[in-house]
Amino acid sequence: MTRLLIIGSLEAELGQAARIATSRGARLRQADGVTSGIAMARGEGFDLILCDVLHDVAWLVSCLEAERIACPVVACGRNQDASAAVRAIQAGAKEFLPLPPDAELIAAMLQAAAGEADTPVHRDPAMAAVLKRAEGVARAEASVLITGESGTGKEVLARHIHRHSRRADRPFVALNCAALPEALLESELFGHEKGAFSGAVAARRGKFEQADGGTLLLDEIGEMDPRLQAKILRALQEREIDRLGGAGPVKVDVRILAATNRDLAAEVAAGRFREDLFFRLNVVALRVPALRDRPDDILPIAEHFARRYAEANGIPLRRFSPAARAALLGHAWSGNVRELENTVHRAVLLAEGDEIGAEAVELHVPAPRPAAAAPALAAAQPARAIGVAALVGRRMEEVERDLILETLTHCLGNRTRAAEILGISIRTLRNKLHEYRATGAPVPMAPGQMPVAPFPYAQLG
Ligand SMILES: Nc1ncnc2c1ncn2[C@@H]1O[C@H](COP(=O)(O)OP(=O)(O)OP(=O)(O)O)[C@@H](O)[C@H]1O
Repeated sequence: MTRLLIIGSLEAELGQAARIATSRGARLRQADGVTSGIAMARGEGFDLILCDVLHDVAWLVSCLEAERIACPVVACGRNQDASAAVRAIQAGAKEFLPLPPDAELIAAMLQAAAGEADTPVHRDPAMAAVLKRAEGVARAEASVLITGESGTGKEVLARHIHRHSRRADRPFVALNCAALPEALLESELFGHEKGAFSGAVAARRGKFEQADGGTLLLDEIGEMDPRLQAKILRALQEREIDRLGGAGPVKVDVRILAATNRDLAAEVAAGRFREDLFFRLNVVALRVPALRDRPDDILPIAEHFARRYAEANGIPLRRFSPAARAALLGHAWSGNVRELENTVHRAVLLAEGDEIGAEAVELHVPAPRPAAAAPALAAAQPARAIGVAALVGRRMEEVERDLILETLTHCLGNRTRAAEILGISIRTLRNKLHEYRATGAPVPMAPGQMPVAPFPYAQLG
């Protein structure tokens, strides 16, 4: 069920949008202005905020960012109001919904905000087996540890488990544990009282409380600091949490799903992950295979995204040409489904003619690693020496910045994959990107943030 907040008066066309959304199963809350909307968002989790352009969308987006409330904002306004739409998108709204509202567009937005289509797209027996196992354990209350390479669909699988669980009509809340520094992650998870630390201007419920009765996905749990690991363990064992600055424990009823692309058993062996928490999370283990290990999924998933991005951009649906199919099937997909999604997205926009041809399918072939690429080490050394010689005279931090940004571009903006290649933690990578952005350097956007269509905008996810 999608939790929707509408900011604006429900008297006119926005009321129509609200009725369509509730008839499609959304749980709706309404606020008269940005200030009251933010106050609601602090206390409850929302999957989507729909804000009338009569209100200050830019301020809304910056308040959400400042308070680290992760929720997409869709601006809406009269169809002919193109300049307001452009302003809203520039202000950080994810899309513009023209009013009067189109029922199908609202349905697509709600579905995108809720996470994905009903069942993960699949045809390969390897993926069918994983889904069968997931559905088998969904109705139990046990924690599930989902592993798999970056971009394989771990979050998609977690949502699938939630939808098949007894908690399906309660919230599904996801938190990326690698995205925030430890102190912020703690307040994000457990919430805080007003004044608990400098900057805590208002009380805020954490993800555990937001997910009460439902499911909480702790994504990239392998990155979590040991002190917080202990707190998660306590929440799992005692079924209660402590808000920062709170007077006493708060009871919570949450099923935990955890996801990681690390080998957690190895992390335990290396002393970086608590063994007791590992056992607690690993009651059921599911591994999502890499896309190259389920080749029969490639074309059905590509067709799914071709349909989705054609619809989102108002482009007629086209099939892949035989040569394009061969190219898709022959690629290694080291970035897994996320890379396939980006490739198809681009192909849909680039293709000309009746079919999506091979020339529109731009595949990123990873640069060979020096050791593997060079049979004779001696032959590789002069090339490396030339490359390094060209850097002499440049400042270390500049070279580092260029390497990081190039790697990120190569990974189509995928932070997790870039951090893996660079051999740094995702937190370090995010901090660096923050610094670069502050100096005005162009930082490639993360997948899913890419603006693709000119107004009218209709793409989420
Ligand atoms: N079987 C599938 N059918 C349709 N879309 C999929 C499928 N698997 C993954 N996707 C899409 O691919 C993208 C990546 O999936 P997801 O975020 O679940 O991967 P992940 O393994 O959790 O990635 P990360 O390790 O980076 O957190 C998302 O846009 C998701 O909707």
